[in-house]
Amino acid sequence: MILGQNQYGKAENRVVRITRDGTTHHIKDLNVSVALSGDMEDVHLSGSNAAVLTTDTTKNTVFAFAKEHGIASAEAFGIALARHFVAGQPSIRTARIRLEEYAWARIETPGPRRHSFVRENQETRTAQVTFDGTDWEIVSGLKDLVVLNSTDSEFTGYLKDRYTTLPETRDRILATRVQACWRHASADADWDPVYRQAREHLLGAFAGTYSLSLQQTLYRMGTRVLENCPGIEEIRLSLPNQHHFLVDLEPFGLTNDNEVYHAADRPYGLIEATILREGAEPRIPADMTTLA
Ligand SMILES: O=c1[nH]c(=O)c2[nH]c(=O)[nH]c2[nH]1
Repeated sequence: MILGQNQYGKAENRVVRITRDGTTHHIKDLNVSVALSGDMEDVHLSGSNAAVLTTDTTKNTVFAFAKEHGIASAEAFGIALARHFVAGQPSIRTARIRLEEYAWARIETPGPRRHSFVRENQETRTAQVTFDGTDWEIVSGLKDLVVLNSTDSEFTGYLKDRYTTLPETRDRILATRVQACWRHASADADWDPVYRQAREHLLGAFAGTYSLSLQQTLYRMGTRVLENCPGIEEIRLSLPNQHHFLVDLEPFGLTNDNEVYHAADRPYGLIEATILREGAEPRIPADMTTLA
């Protein structure tokens, strides 16, 4: 038998690089897949690993390069990595780096602090209209509104039991994919302006809240919408906590001052709650994914 085309590497390294320029932060968010090929007959045929640069090393290299070289663009980052793998190991003849870059737009907030972002072109607007011949129920909303604060988020003081390992943090990334449904008091409203206002207040409260937990941020987001949109009676929010773990770069002799993160996609904390006006009847179901 003959060994045909083969390649190996670590796929889908989700690297987030924050660059802090005073109170203005910049973000680069990539999904990087490394595929190496070269003198790999032995590892397949005899089991010798002597020519193998481990997939684990390729992953570490992605995160270390994010720190050392920064991420100017997907192409520049891919070029630096490919050159490193091919130049660094005689057994590696070809490196193919595939990159996806996720675009973030800045959420502009009053004041000098600029560390809030919204993922571009993600969200979907939703609506559910119910009429039983007498009564109307109009629930508007959105889903997949992805937002991120690169600072002004901490999480401390929580319960600890024998299974708790989470370290307390006074500075973390807070990121979530907002799903929101809001119920209107009447079937007669200016739907588009109200949608725009609700969305703007969700973003404004997310960006403007110094967060002690995602639960607290959620409550502020819902409250801000009710305070500013008098025609809305009730709002329900479902916020997956999209964890960003600080990468340990110490083994490579590098510091990580909240600059390089691994964006983990699962499992995720799921924080959900309804905020209502006093006297309003709770009608949006807890499992509102059925609505959106
Ligand atoms: O904002 C948070 N709320 C939690 O309930 C929680 N739990 C956890 O592990 N991390 C976080 N973060």
